[in-house]
Amino acid sequence: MRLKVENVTVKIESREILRDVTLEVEKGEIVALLGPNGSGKSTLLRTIFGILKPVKGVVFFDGKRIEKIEEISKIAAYLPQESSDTNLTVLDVVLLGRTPHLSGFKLPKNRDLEIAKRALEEVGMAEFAERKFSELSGGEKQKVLLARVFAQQPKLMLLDEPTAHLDISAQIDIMEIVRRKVGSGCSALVAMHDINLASMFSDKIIMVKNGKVVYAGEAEEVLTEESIKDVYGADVRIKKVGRSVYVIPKTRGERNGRRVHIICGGGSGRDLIYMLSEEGYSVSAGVLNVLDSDWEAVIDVDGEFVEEAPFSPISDEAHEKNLKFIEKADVVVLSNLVVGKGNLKNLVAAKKAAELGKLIVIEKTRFELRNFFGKEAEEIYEEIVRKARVVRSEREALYEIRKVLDRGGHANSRR
Ligand SMILES: Nc1ncnc2c1ncn2[C@@H]1O[C@H](COP(=O)(O)OP(=O)(O)OP(=O)(O)O)[C@@H](O)[C@H]1O
Repeated sequence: MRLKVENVTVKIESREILRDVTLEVEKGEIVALLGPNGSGKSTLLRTIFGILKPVKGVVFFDGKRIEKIEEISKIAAYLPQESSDTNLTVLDVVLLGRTPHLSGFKLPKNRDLEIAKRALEEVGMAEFAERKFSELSGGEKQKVLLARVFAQQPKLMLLDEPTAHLDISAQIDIMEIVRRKVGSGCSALVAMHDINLASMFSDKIIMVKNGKVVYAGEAEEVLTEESIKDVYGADVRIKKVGRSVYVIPKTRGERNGRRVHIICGGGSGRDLIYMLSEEGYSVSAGVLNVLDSDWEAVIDVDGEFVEEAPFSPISDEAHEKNLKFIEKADVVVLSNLVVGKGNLKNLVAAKKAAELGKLIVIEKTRFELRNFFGKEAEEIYEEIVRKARVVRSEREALYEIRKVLDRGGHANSRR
């Protein structure tokens, strides 16, 4: 079914909750409704379902204006955000979905029972039919409530946060069930909080803010750093993988403001930069040559950095700046970098970090194989490893960093 909401304004107790809302859901589409708490998502779904009456504007179902809830519920089903517990069996809860199709006070017939059973099968809950609804887990209840929606045989589903409070695998289960149903010709407008789940499962995204539609379109065009900042006031990074868009919160200083500085270069710090950033640490790196892949990585995670011109040796100025970062950091990591004339100062900086008792060294390959400077570098390195914690991989380094920072200390245990 095609849904069209045209210039709808809704007031509750003389307050405008929805303002001039216009949107469309095409036949066979899942449209995600995103927006912060209190932005009007539930109000919009309730208005479409006829529970609330707009003071202005019209809702069209397949081009027809239908206003009575009894009529709407024959073609559209609404799953509210909160459902009360009941002593009914699972099958009886699902049978309630048949109510709009029963005339007067008539009891469900065999055909209704068949439809309810089929709906339970569709959500993979057939064997729960005789169980008490109140005894099910949150995820199981949600599937049963979806089965109730399916039993209504709707052409349009209005789902208010169907995945709320569920673990990630249950969330995906529910959204896959919804997608299968939509695949069989129904349409869905789904209020959601998880932007990534919305991007993964919807054909279109509508973002609401203060009762207004502010962005609408495909995930790729709608989900931008700017739109999310505008709607949620949150700083995020956007990653595009295939057709999907992933939103990653920017984590500068989030993990108790813990700072990790990485002395790296030539791609030797790249993996750790991403790993630490995903963990929520505030990452900085230096000294890096502009255009180096570590330089690109630290910019990508929105970290701070000390840079030097491309292919140029580290200047005194950059070195001093690097030392300042080292002082500010809670943990410093020396990556498995190659040392030459241009970046010997990075080794000197690492020595300073070791003396401060906050250095972790990643040694994947023996230093002599990476040392193109000679004896002096070797001596500095030997001094460094005497005072630092030495690990063999990024994963091990991450483990050490967690250990050190989560207990609030320094990385000064010896190897
Ligand atoms: N029955 C009501 N009486 C008074 N105010 C209401 C009522 N229902 C909703 N509101 C107000 O309307 C605004 C929008 O609420 P709504 O529940 O539609 O938002 P939402 O986007 O669904 O939020 P959430 O994500 O928290 O569920 C809120 O400010 C809310 O307080």
